[in-house]
Amino acid sequence: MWRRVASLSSALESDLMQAATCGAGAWQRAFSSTQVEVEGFERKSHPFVAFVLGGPGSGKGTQCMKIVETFGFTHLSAGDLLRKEIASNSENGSMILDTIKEGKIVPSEVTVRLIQAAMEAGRNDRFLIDGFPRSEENRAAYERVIGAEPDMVLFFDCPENEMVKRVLSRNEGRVDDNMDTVKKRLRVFSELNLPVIEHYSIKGKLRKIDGTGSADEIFERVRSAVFAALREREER
Ligand SMILES: Nc1ncnc2c1ncn2[C@@H]1O[C@H](COP(=O)(O)OP(=O)(O)OP(=O)(O)O)[C@@H](O)[C@H]1O
Ligand SMILES: O=c1ccn([C@@H]2O[C@H](COP(=O)(O)O)[C@@H](O)[C@H]2O)c(=O)[nH]1
Ligand SMILES: [Mg+2]
Repeated sequence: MWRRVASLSSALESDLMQAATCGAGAWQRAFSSTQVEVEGFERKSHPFVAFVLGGPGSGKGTQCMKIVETFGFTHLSAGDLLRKEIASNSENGSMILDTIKEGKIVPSEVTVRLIQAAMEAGRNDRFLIDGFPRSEENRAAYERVIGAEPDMVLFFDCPENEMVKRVLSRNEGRVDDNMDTVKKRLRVFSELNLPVIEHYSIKGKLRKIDGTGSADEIFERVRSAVFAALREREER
């Protein structure tokens, strides 16, 4: 089993405090003093970041939970962060709600700010960023603000009919889990998210996973891909 880092040095604690107040790029510096050996992988000073992409209902959230259990990542779902903003009645709440109902993409500055804050608060050096970046503009904004590219990009490749079936039977009360919005989300995925996936494929960072079969079968594919990426990072 993977062991989570249970305590942080006081130096790191103070760096995290600084990260919380300094903004862009500060979270990277917060990890500069930690190197912890866990299950044969030395934890490097720079956080390991994996983007998790795929169409609506392709299984991103389901697989992220399994990755967390096995590899000790912190899971940040961009959609969940946005839904929390709506629930907390933030100033952007009604704009975010309208955007999600339409299956469109929330402005990058809003989403990147939420992701950055969650990473700074995350106290981990392995992050899964689920459902982001949604567009080339999102990607550029993240890389500009955070100052780094992801270490790997997992892409769940799943046929549209299977994704639609899963979304419509999810039953979690999401405002966008209806046929009308799902069609729009699928169109936005093809037009705006596939170019991001193509970008990371060209950069050699993409791990394309067959998203069909049972969740456990899919996880066997995911486990190998994540293990290989962590090992590659270790060797760098
Ligand atoms: N391999 C699978 N086979 C059948 N159902 C699955 C599988 N994986 C996930 N599901 C179910 O399909 C639904 C969608 O899965 P999940 O929420 O993980 O997808 P997602 O990619 O995060 O979707 P979204 O982009 O809409 O958030 C959930 O109800 C989940 O339990
Ligand atoms: O980076 C993001 C992530 C999500 N959205 C909006 O939220 C919904 C739901 O996202 P899920 O990943 O399916 O939970 C998505 O359709 C977008 O409207 C976003 O704008 N930017
Ligand atoms: Mg999800």
